[in-house]
Amino acid sequence: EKASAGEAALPLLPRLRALGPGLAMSSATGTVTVQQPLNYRAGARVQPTDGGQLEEVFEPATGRVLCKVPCSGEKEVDLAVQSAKAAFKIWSQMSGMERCRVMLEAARIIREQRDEIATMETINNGKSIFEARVDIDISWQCLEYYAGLAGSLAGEHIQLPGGSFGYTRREPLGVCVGIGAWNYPFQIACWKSGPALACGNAMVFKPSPFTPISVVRLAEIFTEAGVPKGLFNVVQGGAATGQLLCQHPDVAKISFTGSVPTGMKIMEMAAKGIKPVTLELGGKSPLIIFSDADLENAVKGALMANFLTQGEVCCNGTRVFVERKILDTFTKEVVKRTQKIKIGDPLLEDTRMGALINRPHLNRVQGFIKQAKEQGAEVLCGGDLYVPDDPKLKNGYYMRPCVLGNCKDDMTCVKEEIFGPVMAILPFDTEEEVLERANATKFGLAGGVFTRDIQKAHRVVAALKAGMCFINNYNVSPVELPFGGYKFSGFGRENGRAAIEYYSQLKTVCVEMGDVESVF
Ligand SMILES: NC(=O)c1ccc[n+]([C@@H]2O[C@H](COP(=O)([O-])OP(=O)(O)OC[C@H]3O[C@@H](n4cnc5c(N)ncnc54)[C@H](O)[C@@H]3O)[C@@H](O)[C@H]2O)c1
Ligand SMILES: C[N+](C)(C)CCCC=O
Repeated sequence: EKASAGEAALPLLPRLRALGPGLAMSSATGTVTVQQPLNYRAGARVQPTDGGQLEEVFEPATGRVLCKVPCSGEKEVDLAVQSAKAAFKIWSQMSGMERCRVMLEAARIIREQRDEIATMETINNGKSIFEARVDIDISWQCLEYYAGLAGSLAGEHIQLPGGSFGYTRREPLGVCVGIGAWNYPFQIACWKSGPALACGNAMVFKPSPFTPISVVRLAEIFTEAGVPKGLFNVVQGGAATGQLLCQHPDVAKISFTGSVPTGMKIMEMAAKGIKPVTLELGGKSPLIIFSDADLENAVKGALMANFLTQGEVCCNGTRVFVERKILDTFTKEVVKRTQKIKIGDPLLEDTRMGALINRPHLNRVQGFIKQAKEQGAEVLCGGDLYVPDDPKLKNGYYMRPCVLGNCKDDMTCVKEEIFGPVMAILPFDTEEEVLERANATKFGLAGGVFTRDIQKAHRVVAALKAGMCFINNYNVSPVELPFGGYKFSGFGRENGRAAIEYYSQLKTVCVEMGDVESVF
């Protein structure tokens, strides 16, 4: 049963049903149970045929176990790939406009069920419901954008001598594998499936074992919208399942979002099968604040660059370079605003920072802060564990967002990706000096600059060795703009027209209109 777009304010019961059979829930933290299978194949939720080790899935806000998910083995991975192969035969033969209509319907359903999907995401990831709703908006916008492109994908016609001619066809690759990280589970799946499906491919997606829940809903939505059964499949599991997917001979492409070490392994596996890869990896991005910047915007930008999703964001501008003239004023204001961030139950409307993904990760972030202090950095605020008053949250993974002063470029907290709410402030004196220091990293995902000087802004971003640059803002995400890294942050692009290149291949056809002039 499909609700129309005008039924946004559905009564409670149908809205809960819209969550699908996988979740029986109320809207409160600490009450969710996940009962149904989280694998999805041939248009239905399934238990994996050879599900091995069980992965515990946590609710970061409370530390409760939401469910235990079996990791898919070789047989299940093969069944998912075969299911995608069968659907590919149908989908790849449909016209771009036909694909467009189905994808628009999927985007419409996501939009209609935005709050429910965002609730799932918050429960499984720990980010605030406020942010999760934005993630879901970006997700349906992504499908809408690629639906729009699907109808206009085309090749070229090239005139040759004597009336002969050539043309190119933009063809899909086949079965694409998507492997996701845990920080943006639903959005990552949309960023990969949007361009993949628009180009006529099928997909098998493996989310992070920490966040397996919401992507199954995406699979159901694609089916409801009318994709051939098996076009979008979900297998659950960790590294072993991911390896089986990457090594499967019928997989034509791998799109990976995750850490640099895993990205290297993926590339090695892809090399053995000559498979194209997209790697969306980590970062340690610079944000440069010049003294002529609008201070209010620069402070807001620095917070946006560091504290979304508890700081667990690949493109975060965690090295905040501040021109020495405004160091004190800027730092004071940043600290003041950081201390005001409302931490707590992520499902409450006024919460702006929820819980980190799990206990080991929280400990790791705490370890970075301890080491920063040992190396001489000064904790200007936060960095300690946060225990909410609400007793049901006492085992959740909370910490106070942290601003570090007195940082030096060679400190671990300035060199390594922490992937938590930790901002390092670094003073600078000249443009030349700050560019040198900003680029002195193995990463190259993002970078930003705040200044009122338009020439300086463009000069600085042109010199930054990073794939995604922001001028006078940070971490906004219009789906029309390509996103991806330089250097160790990976290659390939998601979003924008550019992503089409990574999910399609060109076939050239040369047509002779005269006789064959043979050499023999
Ligand atoms: N550039 C981007 O767009 C982007 C976006 C989000 C996260 N990230 C990065 O992701 C990292 C955090 O995510 P994570 O901890 O989930 O990363 P991770 O590399 O540990 O895991 C990512 C995914 O890879 C799978 N995996 C692990 N080992 C594998 C193997 N050997 N073969 C195949 N698959 C394997 C995991 O199960 C998971 O699904 C950070 O470094 C962050 O910067 C990058
Ligand atoms: C939507 N953001 C905030 C730009 C994050 C993109 C994905 C990186 O982790």
